[in-house]
Amino acid sequence: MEPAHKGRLIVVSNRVALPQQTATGGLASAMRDALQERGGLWFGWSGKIAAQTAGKVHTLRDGNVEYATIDLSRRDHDDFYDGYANRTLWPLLHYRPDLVDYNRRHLDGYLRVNSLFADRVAELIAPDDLIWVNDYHLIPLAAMLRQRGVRNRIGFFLHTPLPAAGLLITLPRHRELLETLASYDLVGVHTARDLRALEDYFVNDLGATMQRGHRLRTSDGRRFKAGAFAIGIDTQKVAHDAAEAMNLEEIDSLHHSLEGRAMIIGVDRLDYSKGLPERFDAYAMLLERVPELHRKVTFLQIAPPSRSTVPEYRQIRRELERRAGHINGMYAAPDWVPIRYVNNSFPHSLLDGYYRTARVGLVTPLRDGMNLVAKEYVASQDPKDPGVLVLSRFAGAAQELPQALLVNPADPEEVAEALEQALSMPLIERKRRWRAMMDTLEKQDVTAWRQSFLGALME
Ligand SMILES: O=P(O)(O)OC[C@H]1O[C@H](O[C@H]2O[C@H](CO)[C@@H](O)[C@H](O)[C@H]2O)[C@H](O)[C@@H](O)[C@@H]1O
Ligand SMILES: O=c1ccn([C@@H]2O[C@H](COP(=O)(O)OP(=O)(O)O)[C@@H](O)[C@H]2O)c(=O)[nH]1
Repeated sequence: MEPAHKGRLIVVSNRVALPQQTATGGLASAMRDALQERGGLWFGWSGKIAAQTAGKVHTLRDGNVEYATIDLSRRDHDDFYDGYANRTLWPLLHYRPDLVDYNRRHLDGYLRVNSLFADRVAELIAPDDLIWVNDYHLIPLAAMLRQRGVRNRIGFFLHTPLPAAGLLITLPRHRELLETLASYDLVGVHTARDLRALEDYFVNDLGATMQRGHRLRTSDGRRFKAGAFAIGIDTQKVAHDAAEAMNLEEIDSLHHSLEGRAMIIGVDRLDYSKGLPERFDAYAMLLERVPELHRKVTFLQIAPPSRSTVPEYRQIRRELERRAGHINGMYAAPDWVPIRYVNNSFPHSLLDGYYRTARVGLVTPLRDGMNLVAKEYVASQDPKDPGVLVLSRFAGAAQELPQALLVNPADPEEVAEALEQALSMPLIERKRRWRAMMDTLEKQDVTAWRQSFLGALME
């Protein structure tokens, strides 16, 4: 339980979901829900490029949430966000050392932007405030705030997976970066596996000692606590919005366009970690193996572009266009398109209705910190006629949802078989699996996540 606290909650993250903005990213979606209920200040990047980084702090209030955002200069955006955060840390954290692009200029930019964040955040902090820093963009922030005299409690939450120590040590100068985590009072990750990786790295590579209750003490005497806190969704709201969405014109029109076919849905940022080429291959294999499904099934893949100035992201986009075109070329008929591949983003109010219309939710990342789409799909279902979730074992969500059809996303045959099983699953089994998953999602929702993280931070 989250104890009462007299100071404000200050959330810091690179990505901020400003009011009225579609948040195509789990951090922004979840933080918006977590903050709206409790209130607080959210500090981060405005999403805009300007002549100078942090030239001005833009402020805005919406209900009990205050927003303070800064712009980034082109150079800082390229070195910090595109460069070190998304071309060095992101592939490393998602087990893709082959894609890691390390260079000193990007690291310098990363440290420079963290230092500017620290300057601005330090000005905002009052003595009783609780500070909650989020994600790999801002690992050294607490160390920099401490240098500026901040003594408040500071927590850090990593939204991505944390790979095994054997991989972490391949990052040049990993020690200088990762030991700064010890300046936080609490470091949170999604799963028990991520937590073991963190502890193993600190103990075996940095010489820290483990004490009771996941407390770590570094060789220079700093102490911090680590913990696993699986992020959740606003389960009740999603369930309610999904039912309401069935009255929307857009959902009605989708429903009509299906002409009675079963729909499989995928919703992902266009990111190589999401396993989209492998997913398309698995769907093609299903069509090849089960001709009876031709014309009876449609796969809707929603994939809004993400980080599109990073070359690997441009490449995955081209690759998917090619594969979608190929599959439609092979199997389409004048009155049937096997894949509907859509590069737009949609607000939650509509997505929840799309999920509810789909017989199968197909969520097959190669690695994912959590994956909120998997949870949203389940929460959106009609309790009387729920769909089936096919879920990668390598998404954090698989730890909480063992009643999904769990698959290895790199094995197209296994995914194709799971799709076939999902499409023919009897109602009674669908209901049993859905109920068990929904019970978990109702208990472990976004409020429980916030309360358990902040409760541990205040302990
Ligand atoms: O901010 P972007 O560069 O546009 O990227 C969007 C977010 O992607 C990542 O989200 C992660 O957080 C989710 C919530 O905990 C989790 O479910 C998912 O598995 C993660 O991939 C990234 O970690 C965020 O920082 C980005 O904002
Ligand atoms: O068109 C879209 C596509 C995605 N999302 C949201 O973006 C989040 C994606 O979070 P997830 O944890 O699945 O993955 P991430 O993108 O953070 O890696 C989910 O809340 C989706 O509902 C959205 O609002 N509109």
